[in-house]
Amino acid sequence: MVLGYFEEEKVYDFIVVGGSYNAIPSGKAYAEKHTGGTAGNCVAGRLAENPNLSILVVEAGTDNPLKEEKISTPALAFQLVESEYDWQYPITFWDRGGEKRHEAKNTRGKVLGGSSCLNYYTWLRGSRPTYDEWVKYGGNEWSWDKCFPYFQKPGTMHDKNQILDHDPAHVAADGPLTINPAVPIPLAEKLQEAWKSQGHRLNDDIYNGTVDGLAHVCHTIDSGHRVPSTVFLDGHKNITVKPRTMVHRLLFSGETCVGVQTHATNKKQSYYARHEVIVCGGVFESPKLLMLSGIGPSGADSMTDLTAISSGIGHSINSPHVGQNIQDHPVAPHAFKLKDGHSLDEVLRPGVKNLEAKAEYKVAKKGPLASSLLEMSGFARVDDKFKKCKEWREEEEQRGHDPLGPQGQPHFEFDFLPCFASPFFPHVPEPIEGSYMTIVVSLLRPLSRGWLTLRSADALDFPMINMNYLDHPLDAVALREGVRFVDEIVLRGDGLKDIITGEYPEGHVRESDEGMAEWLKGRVTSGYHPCGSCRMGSTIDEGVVNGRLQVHGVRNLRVIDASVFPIIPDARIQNPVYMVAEKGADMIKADHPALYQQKESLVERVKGLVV
Ligand SMILES: Cc1cc2nc3c(=O)[nH]c(=O)nc-3n(C[C@H](O)[C@H](O)[C@H](O)COP(=O)(O)OP(=O)(O)OC[C@H]3O[C@@H](n4cnc5c(N)ncnc54)[C@H](O)[C@@H]3O)c2cc1C
Repeated sequence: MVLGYFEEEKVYDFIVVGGSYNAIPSGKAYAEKHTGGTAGNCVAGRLAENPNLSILVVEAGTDNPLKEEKISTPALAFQLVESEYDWQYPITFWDRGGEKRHEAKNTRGKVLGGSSCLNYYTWLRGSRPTYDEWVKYGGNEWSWDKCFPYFQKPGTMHDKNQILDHDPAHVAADGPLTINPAVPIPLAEKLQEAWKSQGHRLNDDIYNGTVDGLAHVCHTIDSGHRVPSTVFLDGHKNITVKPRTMVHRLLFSGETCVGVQTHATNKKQSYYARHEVIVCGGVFESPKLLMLSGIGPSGADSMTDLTAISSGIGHSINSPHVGQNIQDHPVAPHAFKLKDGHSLDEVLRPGVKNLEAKAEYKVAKKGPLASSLLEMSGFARVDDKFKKCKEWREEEEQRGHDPLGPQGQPHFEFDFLPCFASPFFPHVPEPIEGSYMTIVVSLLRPLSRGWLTLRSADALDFPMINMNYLDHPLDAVALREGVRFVDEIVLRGDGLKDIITGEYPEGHVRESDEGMAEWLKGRVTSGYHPCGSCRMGSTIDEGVVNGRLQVHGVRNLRVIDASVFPIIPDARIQNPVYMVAEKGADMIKADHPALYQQKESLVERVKGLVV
């Protein structure tokens, strides 16, 4: 392609939208060095491995996030909700049958680093059959066996204290992210006792495709600091970053994507890519940007035609799945009051213990503030309970398989936090005294799907997002049974039952199905894992991107982030996002063989000759 008519300094080999990195003066402290997005930084860092190429990363968020102690200090992550680093997306939970549940604000990272700077650190990936199902959408490249090396590739596992009883290489191999097992915090021993006493198993080896049991989780924390994705960018001088810069449109020459148009402090600017533009704006912004650029569902009330003209594409590309298929883990959080001293609430609230913890953290980067506040997660199927539910039996008969875990996947993830976890209780006042345990019950394969559309053609407007939680009646029935399952462990299990003194707030109904349905309607919230809004599919009638993550209907444009997932993983999704980013980067390299002479493949070829 001839790019002679563009100003040369604005032309890069690749442009990554949504990522970020700030130049690192050498010798600065760790907290100042490591910033960054999730998929975008990983892709940019890998593409920059050829030092002769230039990579531009455009990030809407602010720079230097780890100067902010709430971002760098692990146990302060809850304080980032509705902070200046949070996009705070207004979302409708549901709007159907004359009933609308409020516009809650959904947290996404708007900093150099995106949601990897705001998340709760846990490193999980889900189970084999779920990825094998991705093959139907993205092709054979997306089977568990093909994804497995890429789950490991982004990180390096450390287990200095030998907390885990399995091979750390299952968790991560030798990538830039440092992964550690969660450090011990209150409740774990009692929780294990209770879990076992109710007939369930302990099992830390949940990284091999089979996910079941109560596990010590691993997380992206190292030496008391958050580890976000900018570690991928360390040392790459060929990456230019534009922080606080929002991409408003993709630019096209015919149907070839040639660049992006940005706005920063009221200044418009265009940047051009010799090879490709890679959109990594996350689940809400990536589909929005496609729609703003003329790629999306067309129809009477669509703005796609209008935006197509301004992006230069000329005519709109009718891509019906853009913004559709949104999935999230709907969660039912609830909190128990504990006998004093069994949680971390006193340490997290202002007071003497908080001052002691701060001092310990300041000096040694150790203690409760260095923890993610989550040591153990449980995974389980609840077949016995589901079989007693008419709604589940009817659905099973109709589909011919378990609708919520067709190939043995766990039905639920249960997260146990030794504190009142405020981000999961947007409408419940935070208690000012006492000890608490929060249990977050996540339905791992919900049947409901949400969607988003443009609110206007203004890139600064939030999209209209309807998560459509509990649209399928079985999702609410399932969550009800998940809450009952875990409450049996907590209220009857050895160890825990003796330290529970009540609930907060009061009024959690357990016995009546109707009562629990009402309780759930007010309590269900986001698991912070939305994905799927630009899902993979082999044609434009089935998805937004193909199995190589290229956008259907145009050239030189990919989407690489949580939005391309066709089916939500049955665990938290940070590790799957990195997996997609690593795979996507390798696909780009493979599609540009002249730019990336793969040393590895040469070695393999030589080895092959020798053998
Ligand atoms: C509060 C919270 C807790 C979580 N906890 C966990 C957990 O414990 N474990 C786990 O596995 N997962 C967790 N997750 C989920 C996981 O972190 C995210 O799914 C993942 O980081 C998303 O990565 P992404 O690359 O898709 O998007 P993001 O990381 O959100 O990156 C998108 C980036 O693009 C930028 N951007 C968007 N639009 C534009 C534009 N037009 N121009 C320029 N820049 C743009 C954004 O500012 C952002 O930096 C959590 C998420 C949240 C929000």
